[in-house]
Amino acid sequence: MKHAIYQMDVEVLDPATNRKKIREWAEYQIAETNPDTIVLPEMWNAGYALDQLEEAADQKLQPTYDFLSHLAWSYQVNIIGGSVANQQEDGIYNSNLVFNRKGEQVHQYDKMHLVPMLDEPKYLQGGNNRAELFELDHVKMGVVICYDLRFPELMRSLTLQGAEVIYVVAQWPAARRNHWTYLLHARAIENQCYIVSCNSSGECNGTQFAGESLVIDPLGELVADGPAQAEATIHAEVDLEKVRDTRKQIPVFESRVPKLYDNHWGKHDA
Ligand SMILES: NC(=O)CCC(=O)C(=O)O
Repeated sequence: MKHAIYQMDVEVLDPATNRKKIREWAEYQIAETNPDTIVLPEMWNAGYALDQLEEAADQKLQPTYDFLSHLAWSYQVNIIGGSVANQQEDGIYNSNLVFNRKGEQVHQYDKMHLVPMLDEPKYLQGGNNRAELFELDHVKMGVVICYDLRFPELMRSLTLQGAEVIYVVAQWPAARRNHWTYLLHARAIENQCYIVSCNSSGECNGTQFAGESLVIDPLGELVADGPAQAEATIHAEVDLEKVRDTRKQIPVFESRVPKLYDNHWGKHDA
């Protein structure tokens, strides 16, 4: 499965410009490299101006749904739709949508872990739904949003359900870029899956985002990487045989003894 990943400079509080940028970028990618799947970063509609999000948030996800569904259908491409500020009756959620090549929505995930260092709990609602998988082109996949990367139990629950690829969509600050790169590698190695990440590269209210969108294989080897702090496109192919081979070579999932661990991992370990 061929990916085109948009390490994007998001225009703060300007969803129309961001949609235009994405449409033009996607048209170019389809013509030049014909990817199976395109990947967008976190909060691409509005950026990280959390105290002004109400101006730019989607009303109940409708603008993003219409835009991404049409894009996926027009170009017959799968879309991991990063995430957007999503105004609902009880507040604003940070929501991811995924579309298949027919333009059908196959997944929604509302970011469950809110970032205290960025004051997210003051401005956003945390998602309440269990983390579930979706399928694109018959591959089982999961998606998490940025700070979620710090929670190995979330990503483990996705691999225990069968994920072979996990997407990490982000606006991860440059100030903590080491955490970003080390944690992406760790999650790939411990879960023996592909990690396909898409970070943003712009700046918002004095915070510079790291870029460095990495794609890592199930052995922890770097497949592709984006530059630090600059807008870019990353191309990367994932080979699912490698997931299966790695899990045979180092059979971590068969060696687990969940009944002996503190059992805070949720229903999949029961
Ligand atoms: N947008 C985010 O979730 C940022 C996460 C972050 O800054 C961190 O985990 O560090």
